[in-house]
Amino acid sequence: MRIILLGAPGAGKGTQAQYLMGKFGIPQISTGDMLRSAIKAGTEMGLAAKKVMDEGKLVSDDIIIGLVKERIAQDDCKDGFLLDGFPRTIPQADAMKDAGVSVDHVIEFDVPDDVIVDRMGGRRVHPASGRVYHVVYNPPKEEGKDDVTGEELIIRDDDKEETVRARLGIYHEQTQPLVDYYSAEAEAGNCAYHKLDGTQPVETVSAQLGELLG
Ligand SMILES: Nc1ncnc2c1ncn2[C@@H]1O[C@H](COP(=O)(O)OP(=O)(O)O)[C@@H](O)[C@H]1O
Repeated sequence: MRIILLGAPGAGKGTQAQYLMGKFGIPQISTGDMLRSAIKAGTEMGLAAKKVMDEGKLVSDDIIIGLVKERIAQDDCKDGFLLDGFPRTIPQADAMKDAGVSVDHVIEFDVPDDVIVDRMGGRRVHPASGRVYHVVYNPPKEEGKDDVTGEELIIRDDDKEETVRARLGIYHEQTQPLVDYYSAEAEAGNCAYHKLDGTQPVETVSAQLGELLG
């Protein structure tokens, strides 16, 4: 079960990744979370990545591809994985194909930009686990606290409206072409492609995913 979650920042990929991990027992590979933990650890790569991410831009394909290859070689990925936030560009998708990494399902989350801007203002995250909440649409049980550990939730530096708009621009320019890329892959019989209406409530989207991936 190898799944790619495709969609704009804020479309709900991380939220549904939580559901899919539980349902299928496969790990979520979030390149954003991997980069943020490198930033926190203060590694050289992390410092370089932070500068780029704070401007709302994409980290270089080479860095990301290296990270992902290393991660999917680990033992917990042998029955499958969920790629969340990767590939982000056509060269990244090509690199994955060249490395012989096939995928079973590509799931596109379709959400208009204005809905996304509204969502990002309310997003709260638990950095250690990657769990994600929304103050209105998906609130934690206790305000400001992670449901599982009770630790503090944070607001991501790149969730400011200005940065979100920059990220959406880059999504449309560099990542949305993957919609056609993977639709063509599906037509060639290399994977299944599913498009979901990501404006529906969290539970509705989860239910549709459960049905699709059965
Ligand atoms: N179906 C939904 N309806 C309303 N809000 C949602 C929905 N899915 C996710 N959210 C909220 O929108 C924000 C972005 O979701 P997230 O899963 O972090 O997106 P992504 O991983 O695609 O960037 C979060 O605050 C999340 O709680």
